[in-house]
Amino acid sequence: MTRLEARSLTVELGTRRALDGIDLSLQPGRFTVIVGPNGAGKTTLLRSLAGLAVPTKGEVVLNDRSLLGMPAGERARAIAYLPQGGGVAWPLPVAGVVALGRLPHGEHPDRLPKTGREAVASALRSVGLQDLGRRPATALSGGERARALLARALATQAPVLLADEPVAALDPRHQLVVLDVLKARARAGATVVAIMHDLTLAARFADEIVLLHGGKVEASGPPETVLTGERLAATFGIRAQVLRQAGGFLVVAESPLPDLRQ
Ligand SMILES: Nc1ncnc2c1ncn2[C@@H]1O[C@H](COP(=O)(O)OP(=O)(O)OP(=O)(O)O)[C@@H](O)[C@H]1O
Repeated sequence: MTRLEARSLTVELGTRRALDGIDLSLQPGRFTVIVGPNGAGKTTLLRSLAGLAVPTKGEVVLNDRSLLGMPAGERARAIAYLPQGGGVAWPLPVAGVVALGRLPHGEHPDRLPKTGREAVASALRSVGLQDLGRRPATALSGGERARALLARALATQAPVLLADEPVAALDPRHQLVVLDVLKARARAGATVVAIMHDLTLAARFADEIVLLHGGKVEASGPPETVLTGERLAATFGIRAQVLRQAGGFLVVAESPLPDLRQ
């Protein structure tokens, strides 16, 4: 069981304070979704949790060990990270791209042992790409490429999975398929964190929502306590209706509120 924590985490990028004293505890078995307006610090937070952004103050701690002090190989086995809108530069077959997720285990993509081959096949199946394994990854649609890159992260079978906008490029069916996969990973004991902009989908799938605004945690907890009309107005600058219904609730963004900075 792997617990990931941000403790008083502050990150400065150039002259900008992207994260400002974040305290967060991400639990195994839970699917946490980070939401917030553009520029709120979501990607910076996820990159910090992956050990890719260096804190100015505070730290990220994995099972009570500081992430930055951990050997890179160990960290790569513990944390799988899907970057936002990632691309594929080389015409590797899709299965070869997914096999790169086995590198942290010392498994070469061309010589995968049985466990590695099974992990790759299972990851491809779980995102619905089992029939495209031989296709060059440069010859995929945007949504297929996004699913291939998610499959690479899944194939690592790390106890922590961090995904930056994993469903942004996907059609509605594949959004549900992928969110089911992420939730199932959490239910199997992983610590799963994703960034999303679709608040209705976030509310439906997340165990916990973390609402970021201006580099700070504005609110966190179960979707129904975090996503209130008042908070959506204060953070996203929208008038929104939050409609409760069986199986979750629907967030309908009705109109932008006047931008007070203009
Ligand atoms: N390399 C950088 N140098 C300076 N400032 C940066 C850099 N990268 C990001 N920022 C700034 O840091 C803040 C947080 O950026 P971040 O990418 O974490 O936001 P985000 O919440 O993920 O946004 P989005 O929803 O648009 O993806 C923003 O104000 C952004 O302009």
